[in-house]
Amino acid sequence: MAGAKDYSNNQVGNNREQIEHHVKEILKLIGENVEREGLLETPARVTRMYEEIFAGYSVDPRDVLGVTFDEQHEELVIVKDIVYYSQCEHHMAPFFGKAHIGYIPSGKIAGLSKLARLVEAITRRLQVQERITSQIADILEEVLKPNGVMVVVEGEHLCMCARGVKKPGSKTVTSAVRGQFRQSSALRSEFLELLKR
Ligand SMILES: Nc1nc2c(ncn2[C@@H]2O[C@H](COP(=O)(O)OP(=O)(O)OP(=O)(O)O)[C@@H](O)[C@H]2O)c(=O)[nH]1
Ligand SMILES: [Zn+2]
Repeated sequence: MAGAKDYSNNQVGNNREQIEHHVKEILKLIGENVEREGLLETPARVTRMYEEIFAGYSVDPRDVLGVTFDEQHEELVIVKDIVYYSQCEHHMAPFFGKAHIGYIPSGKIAGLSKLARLVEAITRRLQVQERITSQIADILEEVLKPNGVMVVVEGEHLCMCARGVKKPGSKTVTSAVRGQFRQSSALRSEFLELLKR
Protein backbone atom coordinates (compact mmCIF):
# COMPACT_ATOMS: atom_id res chain seq x y z
CA MET A 1 0.00 0.00 0.00
CA ALA A 2 1.15 3.53 -0.72
CA GLY A 3 2.59 5.45 2.25
CA ALA A 4 0.60 7.85 4.39
CA LYS A 5 2.36 10.80 2.75
CA ASP A 6 0.54 10.11 -0.51
CA TYR A 7 -2.76 10.87 1.18
CA SER A 8 -1.99 14.32 2.52
CA ASN A 9 -1.58 16.60 -0.48
CA ASN A 10 -4.52 18.65 -1.66
CA GLN A 11 -2.76 19.47 -4.91
CA VAL A 12 -5.70 20.61 -7.02
CA GLY A 13 -6.79 23.29 -4.55
CA ASN A 14 -3.21 24.55 -4.30
CA ASN A 15 -2.59 24.57 -8.05
CA ARG A 16 -5.85 25.84 -9.55
CA GLU A 17 -4.33 28.53 -11.77
CA GLN A 18 -1.70 26.23 -13.24
CA ILE A 19 -4.19 23.45 -13.92
CA GLU A 20 -6.51 25.91 -15.68
CA HIS A 21 -3.58 27.15 -17.74
CA HIS A 22 -2.58 23.65 -18.83
CA VAL A 23 -6.15 22.60 -19.64
CA LYS A 24 -6.38 25.68 -21.88
CA GLU A 25 -3.13 24.69 -23.58
CA ILE A 26 -4.43 21.17 -24.23
CA LEU A 27 -7.61 22.60 -25.73
CA LYS A 28 -5.47 24.65 -28.12
CA LEU A 29 -3.30 21.65 -28.96
CA ILE A 30 -6.29 19.50 -29.95
CA GLY A 31 -7.31 22.24 -32.37
CA GLU A 32 -10.01 24.03 -30.40
CA ASN A 33 -10.72 27.75 -30.36
CA VAL A 34 -10.40 28.59 -26.67
CA GLU A 35 -12.06 31.97 -27.24
CA ARG A 36 -15.40 30.54 -28.33
CA GLU A 37 -18.15 31.02 -25.81
CA GLY A 38 -18.71 27.39 -24.88
CA LEU A 39 -15.05 26.94 -23.94
CA LEU A 40 -14.34 30.17 -22.09
CA GLU A 41 -15.13 28.67 -18.69
CA THR A 42 -14.03 25.12 -19.50
CA PRO A 43 -10.53 25.26 -17.95
CA ALA A 44 -12.04 26.52 -14.69
CA ARG A 45 -14.83 23.92 -14.84
CA VAL A 46 -12.36 21.09 -15.45
CA THR A 47 -10.29 22.29 -12.50
CA ARG A 48 -13.35 22.35 -10.24
CA MET A 49 -14.21 18.86 -11.45
CA TYR A 50 -10.66 17.70 -10.65
CA GLU A 51 -11.08 19.03 -7.12
CA GLU A 52 -14.05 16.72 -6.78
CA ILE A 53 -12.85 13.61 -8.56
CA PHE A 54 -9.37 13.81 -7.02
CA ALA A 55 -10.59 14.77 -3.54
CA GLY A 56 -9.16 11.52 -2.19
CA TYR A 57 -5.64 12.97 -2.26
CA SER A 58 -6.51 15.24 0.65
CA VAL A 59 -7.86 12.44 2.83
CA ASP A 60 -6.00 9.76 4.73
CA PRO A 61 -8.37 6.80 4.34
CA ARG A 62 -7.38 5.54 7.79
CA ASP A 63 -8.74 8.74 9.36
CA VAL A 64 -12.13 8.02 7.82
CA LEU A 65 -12.38 5.06 10.18
CA GLY A 66 -11.41 7.26 13.14
CA VAL A 67 -14.71 6.64 14.93
CA THR A 68 -15.22 3.00 15.87
CA PHE A 69 -17.32 1.29 18.50
CA ASP A 70 -16.50 -1.53 20.88
CA GLU A 71 -19.04 -4.26 20.22
CA GLN A 72 -18.99 -8.00 20.73
CA HIS A 73 -20.55 -8.95 17.40
CA GLU A 74 -18.20 -11.53 15.95
CA GLU A 75 -20.38 -12.43 12.97
CA LEU A 76 -20.38 -11.29 9.38
CA VAL A 77 -21.16 -7.62 8.63
CA ILE A 78 -21.71 -6.68 4.98
CA VAL A 79 -22.20 -3.32 3.32
CA LYS A 80 -22.83 -3.91 -0.34
CA ASP A 81 -23.58 -1.91 -3.50
CA ILE A 82 -21.40 1.06 -2.55
CA VAL A 83 -21.27 2.97 -5.83
CA TYR A 84 -17.88 4.48 -6.68
CA TYR A 85 -16.39 6.56 -9.50
CA SER A 86 -12.66 6.52 -10.07
CA GLN A 87 -10.13 7.41 -12.79
CA CYS A 88 -7.90 4.85 -14.43
CA GLU A 89 -4.28 5.79 -13.91
CA HIS A 90 -3.26 4.63 -17.38
CA HIS A 91 -5.62 6.78 -19.44
CA MET A 92 -7.19 9.17 -16.91
CA ALA A 93 -10.52 7.81 -18.10
CA PRO A 94 -13.35 7.10 -15.64
CA PHE A 95 -14.18 3.68 -14.34
CA PHE A 96 -17.05 3.05 -12.00
CA GLY A 97 -19.12 0.36 -10.37
CA LYS A 98 -19.91 -1.05 -6.97
CA ALA A 99 -17.84 -2.12 -4.01
CA HIS A 100 -19.01 -4.76 -1.55
CA ILE A 101 -17.37 -5.03 1.86
CA GLY A 102 -17.71 -7.83 4.40
CA TYR A 103 -15.86 -8.23 7.66
CA ILE A 104 -16.00 -10.22 10.87
CA PRO A 105 -15.33 -7.87 13.79
CA SER A 106 -13.13 -8.76 16.69
CA GLY A 107 -14.45 -6.43 19.38
CA LYS A 108 -14.49 -3.32 17.19
CA ILE A 109 -17.04 -2.23 14.58
CA ALA A 110 -17.03 0.73 12.20
CA GLY A 111 -19.93 3.12 11.59
CA LEU A 112 -21.59 1.84 8.42
CA SER A 113 -21.28 5.15 6.60
CA LYS A 114 -17.55 5.10 7.32
CA LEU A 115 -17.16 2.08 5.06
CA ALA A 116 -18.69 4.09 2.20
CA ARG A 117 -16.44 7.04 3.11
CA LEU A 118 -13.45 4.72 2.99
CA VAL A 119 -14.42 3.71 -0.56
CA GLU A 120 -14.71 7.41 -1.50
CA ALA A 121 -11.29 8.27 -0.06
CA ILE A 122 -9.65 5.43 -1.96
CA THR A 123 -11.43 5.80 -5.31
CA ARG A 124 -11.27 9.59 -5.76
CA ARG A 125 -7.78 9.48 -7.20
CA LEU A 126 -5.94 7.89 -10.10
CA GLN A 127 -6.29 4.18 -9.47
CA VAL A 128 -6.41 0.65 -10.78
CA GLN A 129 -9.26 -1.55 -9.67
CA GLU A 130 -7.01 -4.17 -8.08
CA ARG A 131 -5.39 -1.57 -5.81
CA ILE A 132 -8.75 -0.13 -4.77
CA THR A 133 -9.78 -3.62 -3.73
CA SER A 134 -6.67 -4.47 -1.75
CA GLN A 135 -6.41 -1.02 -0.14
CA ILE A 136 -9.96 -1.27 1.21
CA ALA A 137 -9.14 -4.68 2.68
CA ASP A 138 -5.74 -3.62 4.05
CA ILE A 139 -7.00 -0.46 5.74
CA LEU A 140 -9.95 -2.24 7.33
CA GLU A 141 -7.59 -4.91 8.58
CA GLU A 142 -5.12 -2.34 9.91
CA VAL A 143 -7.67 -0.15 11.71
CA LEU A 144 -10.34 -2.60 12.94
CA LYS A 145 -8.10 -5.64 13.40
CA PRO A 146 -11.06 -7.85 12.52
CA ASN A 147 -11.11 -11.64 12.33
CA GLY A 148 -11.53 -11.41 8.58
CA VAL A 149 -12.23 -9.10 5.64
CA MET A 150 -13.52 -9.75 2.14
CA VAL A 151 -13.92 -7.09 -0.52
CA VAL A 152 -15.41 -7.49 -3.98
CA VAL A 153 -15.28 -4.64 -6.49
CA GLU A 154 -17.07 -4.56 -9.84
CA GLY A 155 -16.04 -2.03 -12.46
CA GLU A 156 -16.72 -0.84 -15.97
CA HIS A 157 -13.76 0.93 -17.53
CA LEU A 158 -14.39 3.62 -20.13
CA CYS A 159 -10.87 3.11 -21.49
CA MET A 160 -12.07 -0.34 -22.57
CA CYS A 161 -15.50 0.81 -23.82
CA ALA A 162 -15.11 4.16 -25.51
CA ARG A 163 -11.65 3.58 -26.99
CA GLY A 164 -8.95 0.97 -27.49
CA VAL A 165 -10.42 -2.50 -27.56
CA LYS A 166 -13.99 -1.04 -27.47
CA LYS A 167 -15.85 -3.66 -25.47
CA PRO A 168 -18.81 -1.86 -23.88
CA GLY A 169 -20.56 -3.83 -21.18
CA SER A 170 -17.48 -5.83 -20.16
CA LYS A 171 -17.15 -5.94 -16.38
CA THR A 172 -14.07 -6.44 -14.25
CA VAL A 173 -14.51 -8.13 -10.88
CA THR A 174 -11.75 -8.12 -8.28
CA SER A 175 -11.65 -9.51 -4.78
CA ALA A 176 -9.41 -9.38 -1.74
CA VAL A 177 -9.62 -11.71 1.25
CA ARG A 178 -7.92 -11.44 4.61
CA GLY A 179 -7.95 -13.44 7.85
CA GLN A 180 -10.70 -16.05 8.30
CA PHE A 181 -11.96 -15.53 4.75
CA ARG A 182 -8.66 -16.85 3.47
CA GLN A 183 -9.04 -20.10 5.38
CA SER A 184 -12.73 -20.77 4.91
CA SER A 185 -14.34 -21.32 1.53
CA ALA A 186 -17.69 -21.65 3.37
CA LEU A 187 -17.28 -18.09 4.64
CA ARG A 188 -16.38 -16.81 1.18
CA SER A 189 -19.44 -18.59 -0.23
CA GLU A 190 -21.69 -17.11 2.48
CA PHE A 191 -20.45 -13.63 1.61
CA LEU A 192 -20.94 -14.16 -2.13
CA GLU A 193 -24.39 -15.68 -1.54
CA LEU A 194 -25.46 -12.65 0.52
CA LEU A 195 -24.26 -10.34 -2.28
CA LYS A 196 -26.73 -11.96 -4.67
CA ARG A 197 -29.79 -11.11 -2.55
N1 LIG B 1 -5.14 -4.35 -14.39
C1 LIG B 1 -5.78 -3.21 -14.69
N2 LIG B 1 -5.60 -2.70 -15.92
C2 LIG B 1 -6.26 -1.56 -16.20
C3 LIG B 1 -7.10 -0.90 -15.31
N3 LIG B 1 -7.60 0.18 -15.94
C4 LIG B 1 -7.07 0.18 -17.17
N4 LIG B 1 -6.25 -0.87 -17.36
C5 LIG B 1 -5.46 -1.36 -18.49
O1 LIG B 1 -4.21 -0.71 -18.56
C6 LIG B 1 -3.62 -1.14 -19.77
C7 LIG B 1 -2.67 -0.11 -20.33
O2 LIG B 1 -2.06 -0.74 -21.42
P1 LIG B 1 -1.07 -0.03 -22.48
O3 LIG B 1 -0.76 -1.04 -23.54
O4 LIG B 1 0.06 0.59 -21.73
O5 LIG B 1 -1.97 1.16 -23.03
P2 LIG B 1 -2.85 1.22 -24.37
O6 LIG B 1 -1.96 1.11 -25.57
O7 LIG B 1 -3.69 2.45 -24.29
O8 LIG B 1 -3.73 -0.11 -24.24
P3 LIG B 1 -5.16 -0.48 -24.85
O9 LIG B 1 -6.18 -0.06 -23.82
O10 LIG B 1 -5.12 -1.97 -25.00
O11 LIG B 1 -5.34 0.27 -26.14
C8 LIG B 1 -4.78 -1.49 -20.69
O12 LIG B 1 -4.74 -2.88 -20.92
C9 LIG B 1 -6.03 -1.13 -19.85
O13 LIG B 1 -7.14 -1.97 -20.12
C10 LIG B 1 -7.25 -1.47 -14.02
O14 LIG B 1 -7.96 -0.96 -13.14
N5 LIG B 1 -6.58 -2.62 -13.77
ZN1 LIG C 1 -7.49 3.00 -18.72
